[in-house]
Order: sequence, then C-alpha cells, then structure tokens
Amino acid sequence: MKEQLRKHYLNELKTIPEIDRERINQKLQEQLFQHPKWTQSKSIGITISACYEWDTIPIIEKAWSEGKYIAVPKTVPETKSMIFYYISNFDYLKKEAFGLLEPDPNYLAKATDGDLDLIIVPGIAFDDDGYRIGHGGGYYDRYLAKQNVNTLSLLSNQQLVKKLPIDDYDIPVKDLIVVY
Ligand SMILES: Nc1nc2c(c(=O)[nH]1)N(C=O)[C@@H](CNc1ccc(C(=O)N[C@@H](CCC(=O)O)C(=O)O)cc1)CN2
Ligand SMILES: Nc1ncnc2c1ncn2[C@@H]1O[C@H](COP(=O)(O)OP(=O)(O)OP(=O)(O)O)[C@@H](O)[C@H]1O
Repeated sequence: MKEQLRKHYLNELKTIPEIDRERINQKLQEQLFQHPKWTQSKSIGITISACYEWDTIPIIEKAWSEGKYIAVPKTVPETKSMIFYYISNFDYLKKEAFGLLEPDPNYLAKATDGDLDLIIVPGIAFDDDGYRIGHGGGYYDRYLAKQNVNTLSLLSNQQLVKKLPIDDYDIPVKDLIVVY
C-alpha cells in the first residue's frame, strides 16, 4: 500500500513541468521565510535536495544570510539512523547512496540532540494530519521518535492526500506549507 503510494506520488513529482516547479519553489520559499517557525529558529536541520525534490539550496543560503545555522543529515545505513552536521558552505558534501549529497563528517561539527530549533522534513506524499511517506528508509521516523523537535514540510498540493495509511512508528510533521 505505502509502496504503491510512494511510487505514484514520486512519479507525479518527477513529471511536474519545469515552469510549474519554478513557481512552486518560489512560493514555498516566500511562505517559509514568513513562517514564525522560520523567523523564530536559529538552527535549522534540512536536506540537500535531489533533482525532483523542492529546491533547498536557496533556503540554505537565505538562512546563512540571516545568520542562522544549518545542519544537514548524514545517514548511517547500519542503524538506519541520521546524524546532522553543521555546514557553512557547500564544500564538504559527498555523494552517497541514491546520489544524495551528505555532509563529510571528517570536516564538520555534529549537531547534538536538542541543538536544532526546526527540522524541515522531506517527503513524497503527506496527509492533512502531517503524516508522510518518504523514501522508505524510515530515517525521519526513527530520528523524530527520539526527540520532540519542531518540524515543518514543504509541498505542493499534488503531494497532499486525504488520508495516508498510518503505522505505529509514523510520526507526523507538525506544520505543512502547501502551495497550490
Ligand atoms: N535530499 C534528501 N536527503 C535525504 C533524505 C531525503 O528524502 N532527501 N532522506 C530522507 O529520509 C534521508 C535519506 N533517505 C534514504 C531513504 C531510503 C534509503 C534506502 O536505502 N532505501 C532502500 C530501501 C530501504 C529499506 O531497505 O528499508 C531502497 O530504496 O532500496 C536511503 C536513504 C536523508 N537524506
Ligand atoms: N521508530 C522506528 N523504530 C524502528 N523501525 C522503524 C521506526 N520508524 C520506522 N521504522 C521502519 O522503517 C521502515 C520504513 O518506514 P516508512 O515507510 O514509514 O519510511 P519513510 O517515512 O517513507 O522514510 P524516510 O523517513 O526515510 O523518509 C519501516 O519498515 C519501519 O519498520
């Protein structure tokens, strides 16, 4: 069920025309930068976006320009866990599984639990309650199970579903910014 939904919505995302993608990216950023969770957060955890994901690069640059701290996740496949590392430029990133860019721990400082004021959670489909389907690694569910941190996701209405199937371990995102 989840696997089918994941495939379907991933395909939807991949086929959004470039012109719409640009407009949605613009609006997501506009709304994010006005959001109280953004303005009130000093340290933000966010991924480096892959091609079909919403562009996080301008978001990271904006954060730096506002004096915020940015931390990006490195996945630990053995334990299916994530560790966030602070970055202040795009120099120390490495291509890892699935072509995702991850921080190089040899050069960067770890964010300790409780450091981050806000985590911007990636996902493929979401429902009104903030439940989400991601890439299927369960990385965010495991991470968010360990600590109660503010979370927010960015999505287009094409990614919004009335009701997703929920498993015991699923942890909903607290706020959604949806662009129509
Ligand atoms: N840009 C970006 N970075 C991100 C994420 C993301 O969604 N986007 N992640 C968001 O979580 C984490 C990486 N997510 C991953 C999710 C699944 C698998 C993976 O190994 N998938 C296997 C099957 C998983 C399994 O065996 O259960 C596969 O697809 O074959 C790897 C990384 C952290 N970084
Ligand atoms: N807190 C947890 N403890 C143990 N296993 C978990 C936990 N959370 C998720 N899992 C496992 O992770 C797997 C993937 O979960 P799910 O399909 O919800 O991932 P996802 O949310 O789509 O992925 P991601 O969080 O990486 O974007 C499930 O098979 C589940 O058993």
